[in-house]
Amino acid sequence: MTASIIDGKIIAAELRGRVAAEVARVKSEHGVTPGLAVVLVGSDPASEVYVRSKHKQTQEAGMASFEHKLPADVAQADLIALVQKLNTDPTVHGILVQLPLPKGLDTDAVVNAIDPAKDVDGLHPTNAGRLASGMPALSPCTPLGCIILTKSVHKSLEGMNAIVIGRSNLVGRPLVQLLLNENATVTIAHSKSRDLAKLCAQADLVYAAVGRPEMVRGDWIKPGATVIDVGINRLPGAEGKTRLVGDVAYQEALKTAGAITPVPGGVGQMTVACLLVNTLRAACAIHKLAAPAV
Ligand SMILES: NC(=O)C1=CN([C@@H]2O[C@H](COP(=O)(O)OP(=O)(O)OC[C@H]3O[C@@H](n4cnc5c(N)ncnc54)[C@H](OP(=O)(O)O)[C@@H]3O)[C@@H](O)[C@H]2O)C=CC1
Ligand SMILES: Nc1nc(=O)c2c([nH]1)NC[C@@H]1CN(c3ccc(C(=O)N[C@@H](CCC(=O)O)C(=O)O)cc3)C=[N+]21
Ligand SMILES: [Mg+2]
Repeated sequence: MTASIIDGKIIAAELRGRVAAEVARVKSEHGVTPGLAVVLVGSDPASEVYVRSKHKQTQEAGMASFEHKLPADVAQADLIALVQKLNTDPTVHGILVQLPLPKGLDTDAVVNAIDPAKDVDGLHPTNAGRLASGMPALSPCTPLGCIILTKSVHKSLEGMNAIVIGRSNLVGRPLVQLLLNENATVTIAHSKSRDLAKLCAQADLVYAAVGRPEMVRGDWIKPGATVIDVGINRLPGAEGKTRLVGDVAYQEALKTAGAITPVPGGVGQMTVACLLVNTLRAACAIHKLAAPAV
């Protein structure tokens, strides 16, 4: 058996097309141009991949894109002052501060400074709490993308056994909440979990969000399971280049899984597309417009 490959490039392009159509409508009917501000402090390779494609795709969707690059040694107070300025800037509807922040900066304080209405990463405790309470919320982009990719294989996730490996605020925890909202049965694994292989073997849906290259092996996967690989790991490749690998041993898992996302070309594509969705939703909510049809 060979798994079918879930094509994040195609699914993300289709979603971006729908966002672009709604952006055009909101512009012409209401004179509102959704705007996204990204704040990048210092340099982190994972973040730079993200920022590049994000800038291009925001503009292609007809939205405004603002980039703010700050040195790694920026003062905490100056970073918070920038966030506060973006909070009151009427052309900005979404604010994303790239994580991780360099050492010495207080991530919680910075995230808490973001206006929850503009928190397109869904990281502010107001949004995280609303999501965990089953209330409408801006939800983190990567987990939203994981759900869309899963639903490209399974119309309903009701009653399915899911395992989420990783419990970060950005990926694992919110993904658990979204899966619960879909009525899946969810196991949450992390660095202290025992016998991951055995836990995985129960799962119809496997989500790997660990940050360890190829940690999830093919023989952990229940035959026919759907595997969503969130991991983005840069390894040295041929001719001094780097290559991206996921948290799943892809070639092995292809043999047992029913469907699997590649890296690159899987979840990462959806993260950027869902960021556009969240920015459009935030812009509509801020301007008291009806929720967009995406
Ligand atoms: N495709 C995309 O769009 C995105 C990809 N990523 C990628 O996803 C991965 C995870 O990101 P993120 O959630 O931010 O990472 P974090 O480092 O914040 O969290 C990693 C999680 O994995 C757990 N973990 C670490 N080692 C093990 C282990 N040996 N066994 C089981 N669990 C383990 C940790 O457990 P504990 O809590 O106990 O420490 C932690 O909960 C990374 O590769 C990142 O680059 C991230 C965001 C977006
Ligand atoms: N506040 C915050 N929110 C985030 O969502 C966030 C963050 N900080 N910090 C870094 C991580 C990482 N991340 C990625 C998103 C898309 C790709 C992506 O587009 N990946 C392409 C790969 C592109 C290539 O080939 O280099 C793909 O998988 O196809 C990668 C990584 C978001 N993150
Ligand atoms: Mg990917």
